[in-house]
Amino acid sequence: MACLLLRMIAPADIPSGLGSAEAVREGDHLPRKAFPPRNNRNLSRKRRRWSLRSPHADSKYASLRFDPESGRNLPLVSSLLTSTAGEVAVSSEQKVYNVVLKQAALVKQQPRSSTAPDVKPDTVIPGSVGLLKEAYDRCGEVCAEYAKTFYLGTLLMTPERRRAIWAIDVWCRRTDELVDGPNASQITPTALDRWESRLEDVFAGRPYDMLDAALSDTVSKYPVDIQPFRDMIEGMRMDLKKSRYKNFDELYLYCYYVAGTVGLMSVPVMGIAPESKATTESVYGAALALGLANQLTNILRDVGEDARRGRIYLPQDELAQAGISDEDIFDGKVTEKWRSFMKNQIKRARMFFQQAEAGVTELNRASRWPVWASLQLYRQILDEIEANDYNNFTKRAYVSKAKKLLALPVAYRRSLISPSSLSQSSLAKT
Ligand SMILES: CC(C)=CCC/C(C)=C/CC/C(C)=C/CC/C(C)=C/COP(=O)(O)OP(=O)(O)O
Repeated sequence: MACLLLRMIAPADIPSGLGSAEAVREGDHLPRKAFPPRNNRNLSRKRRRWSLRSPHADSKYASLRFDPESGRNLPLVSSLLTSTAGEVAVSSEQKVYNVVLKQAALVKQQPRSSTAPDVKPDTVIPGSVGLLKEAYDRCGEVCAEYAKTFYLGTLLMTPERRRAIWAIDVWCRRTDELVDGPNASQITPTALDRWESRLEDVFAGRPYDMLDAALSDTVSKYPVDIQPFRDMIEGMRMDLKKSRYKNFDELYLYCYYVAGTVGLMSVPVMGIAPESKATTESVYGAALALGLANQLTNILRDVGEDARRGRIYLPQDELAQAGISDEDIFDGKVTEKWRSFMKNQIKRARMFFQQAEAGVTELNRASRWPVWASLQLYRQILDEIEANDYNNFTKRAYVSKAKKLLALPVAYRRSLISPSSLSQSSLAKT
C-alpha cells in the first residue's frame, strides 16, 4: 500500500536517531539510542507541557472560569487581551478553542461506535502486510518502553485502536526527541521545517520509514487531522526560541502546542461512547484539558531541572506578583513565598485535571481505563510535590510503584462508569 512506499530521501538535518532509510531496510527501524534512558535525557527544554487556566474564579490567577454547563473554560471578562501598547489580541485560549471546534467538526459526521466499524480495513498489497504489522509492533515496543502504564492500558483497547494510539504516541515522542533528545543541540528551525514536510508526506501516504508508515496507515483510517501534529512541531519551534513565559497566556499556548495537541490527536482514535450525550466539542475540550493538566504538572515537577538548564516555564508576571525573581529560582530555596506561589500553581493544574475528568467517562469503554490510569498517576505527582514540602528544586516528585499499582484497579472501576449511568453528565448535552 501507498504508506509502505518507504522513501529513501534522508533530510540531512534530521538526526539519524530518528530512524534512517537504511535502518528501515535492515529491520532496525528506530535505534534504541534514539530513546535514551529517561534519567540520562538531555533536559535542555521542558518536556511536553500543557495547561488551560486559573484554578478558581476567586484566585488571583483567574482569567477564566470553568463552566460545567458547556464543559468549557469561559473568559471572565473577555477572550481578548489588551497589550501594554493598547493593541487588542485574541487570547491563546480562544485560539486553541477554535482548533478544538475545528477538530470536533471533522469527526462529527462520523457515527459514534464502540467497535469502530468506520475503520477501513488494511489495503492488501502483496508483501506489505507483514511490514505494516512489524511497523505497528515496533511502535508498541517503543510505547511499552517509555510509557509502561499507558501501554498496559492500551492493551485493553481493540487491536486497531491500540496500534493507532501507539503510532501517534511514537510520532509525538520522536518529535519531542528532536529538541529534547541526544541530538537536540544540532536541531535548528530548518530541521523542524523538514520534520514538518515529512509529516505532510506521512499524511499524503508517503511515509519515510517504518514508524511513519504506521502513522500514515493510522491517519488513513481514523479522522485524525494534521493540525495538532503541525502545532506540536510549532511547540518545538517555540522551545528553541524561548526560555521565559511572560504570562499564563503565553504558557497556555506552549502547553497546548506540546501536550494539548496529544489529547486532540487521541480522541478520534479512542472514540466517543455511542451512548454519550456529550457534545463532541466538550469531549475534545476535556482531552485538551488533560493534556494541559499533565503539562502543567510536568512543569511544576521539573522546576529545578529546568532552572539548571537556564529555563523557567512559570509565568513571569505571577512570579513577580509573588515577589519571586529568576535568581530566587536559580538559588532554589524553599521559602514561604515559594510555598504559597506553588500552592496556587498546583490549584490551577488540579482544575484542569478536574475539567478533563468529565470527558473520560464519555470515551468508548475500552479507552477509559488507560486514560483514567494515566490521569490519576499524573495528578498524584502534584500530591508528591506537596509531600516534598514544595521542594521541586532538588527533590523530584514521583509516584511510587506501589501507588501506581493501586491506581490501576481504581482506574478500572472508574472506567466501568458509562456515560448513560451518570444521571447528569457534567458535559454539555447535544
Ligand atoms: C480526557 C479525554 C476525553 C481524552 C483523553 C485524551 C488524552 C489521551 C490525553 C492525554 C494527552 C497526553 C498524554 C499528553 C502528554 C503530556 C505529557 C506531560 C507528557 C509527558 O510525557 P513524558 O515525557 O513521557 O513524561 P515524564 O517526563 O513524566 O516521563
